[in-house]
Amino acid sequence: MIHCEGLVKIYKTDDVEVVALQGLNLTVEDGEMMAIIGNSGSGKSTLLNILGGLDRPSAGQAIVGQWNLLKMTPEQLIEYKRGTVGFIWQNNGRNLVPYLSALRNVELPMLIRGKADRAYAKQLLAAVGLEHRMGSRLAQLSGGEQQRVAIAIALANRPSLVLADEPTGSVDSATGERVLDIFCSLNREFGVTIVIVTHDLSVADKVDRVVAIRDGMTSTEWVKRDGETGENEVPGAPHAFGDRHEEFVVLDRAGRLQIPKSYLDAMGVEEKAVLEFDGRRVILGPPGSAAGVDGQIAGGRKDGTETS
Ligand SMILES: Nc1ncnc2c1ncn2[C@@H]1O[C@H](COP(=O)(O)OP(=O)(O)OP(=O)(O)O)[C@@H](O)[C@H]1O
Repeated sequence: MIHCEGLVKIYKTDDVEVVALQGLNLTVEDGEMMAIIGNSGSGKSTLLNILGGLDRPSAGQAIVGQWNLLKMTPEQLIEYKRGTVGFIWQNNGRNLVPYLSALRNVELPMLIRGKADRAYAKQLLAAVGLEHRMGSRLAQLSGGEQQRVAIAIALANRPSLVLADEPTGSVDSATGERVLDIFCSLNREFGVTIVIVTHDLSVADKVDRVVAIRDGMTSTEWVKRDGETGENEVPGAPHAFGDRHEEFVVLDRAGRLQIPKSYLDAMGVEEKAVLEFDGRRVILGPPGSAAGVDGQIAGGRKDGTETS
């Protein structure tokens, strides 16, 4: 569904250039439900805005379904935004018209594209648990209910991809849980590919895969494994997503990878490191820690204890 390679986005404001995406690679399969996490400023929203056709990349490759996002004409971009992709923001006010009913709000994007399908609009509102509030004006609905209307709106034109930027950010945790459950069932029932950008780590348990972005590049990913109980967890390893995900570091085409800062700090590695290959694993350590021919580490033993 999504294939990004070497994606670059540079924002230019006055004399300052900000490189928000620095050669990002990401592939998302058809029908996958995945989450993107990362610190503030890491480039998550930039990526989502590019995938949603709201912003143009500076360089690289970004393909969504049949569309090449770097080569689309303005007319194709409009068609893409109306038909292929649905967008949900944290601030759902951007998606909604306050003086129209929930039902009318869902019908609006259909009308813009041609014709309203009332039966489908009702089906969507029922799917998000709002069958009893279809006639209510948006101003009469709670924040969580408005967020659910926003989800129905995003699906109005039967998009194959839904992008959600912090969809649980402005609602309480019970509503957030409900919103995520709705995503899960839409993903299962309608086969929609769903990409969620979030700070909310509880999202991880609901999705197939979590990808972390650091400094505008994908760094680590966690893939859900079925039937795991956590017995295989490595003691001391970070396990932000509990025991149900296997953690991978992401390599780009040139073999570059980002090592989690916590590992570097724990090893005392700053600008340079030694790298060894023992025939099965690559071992990284601080300068001076390389193993000799007999397996001894200079200045220390292989088990990490100091030699005298
Ligand atoms: N329109 C813009 N003009 C200039 N710089 C921008 C613009 N939008 C984003 N940036 C910069 O690009 C970088 C990535 O921003 P982005 O909003 O994608 O991060 P984010 O991971 O979504 O952060 P947050 O979690 O805080 O929303 C940041 O350094 C940000 O300041």
